[in-house]
Amino acid sequence: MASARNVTRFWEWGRKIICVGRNYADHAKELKNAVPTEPVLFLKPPSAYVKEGSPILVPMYSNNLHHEVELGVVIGKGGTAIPRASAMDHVAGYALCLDMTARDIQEECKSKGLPWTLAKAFNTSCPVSEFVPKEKIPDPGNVRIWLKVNDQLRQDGNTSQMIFSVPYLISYISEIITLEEGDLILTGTPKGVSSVQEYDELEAGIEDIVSMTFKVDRQ
Ligand SMILES: CC(=O)CC(=O)C(=O)O
Ligand SMILES: [Mg+2]
Repeated sequence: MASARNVTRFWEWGRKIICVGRNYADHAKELKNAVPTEPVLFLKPPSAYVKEGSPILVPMYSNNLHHEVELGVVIGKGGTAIPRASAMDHVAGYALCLDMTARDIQEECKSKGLPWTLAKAFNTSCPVSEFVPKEKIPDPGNVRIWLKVNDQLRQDGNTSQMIFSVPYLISYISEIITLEEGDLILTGTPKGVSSVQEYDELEAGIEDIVSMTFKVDRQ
């Protein structure tokens, strides 16, 4: 039976958000992490979504919230063990995403060997743009993604720098986690991550295809 829901409002579906870490060598190096040979995966819950018009909240337990601008891939057709050759058939479109990260807490978790949940999965940790139809990005492996804080350019990368391509990621992830219509994959961030404070304004874009603006507030 056809779904009555509209995937262009995927953030309302309660589906999972699968994030890829260290997918840009320049970002892995700026945080003194090894460049991975296999994708690094973690999850955010659907309660992490926030849309323009609502603020990004600094968790009360963090003093170092970082922005990470990322290309998001919206799944249009689910599947398990999707072959790389047909992976793009499962894409409905894209979204510009921020993987907001409590860096101080992430460092603490890393040093104690604990999972990154507190650092990555808090409420408002996944600001997203409007849905971008697939046709608007013919090659997700070659688009500029950028982010400004208070009008100053902090991140300016291109998805051609990704270590693992979108088809590779869809295939790899779906071997482990079944992908469902409405799921979102965050594909990792380029270099330039930095701290944001209460009252800051973040503006980000995928080339001139889509842009979004968010204010930062304290919880
Ligand atoms: C070190 C990280 O937080 C990894 C990550 O999320 C990324 O985009 O890279
Ligand atoms: Mg990230």
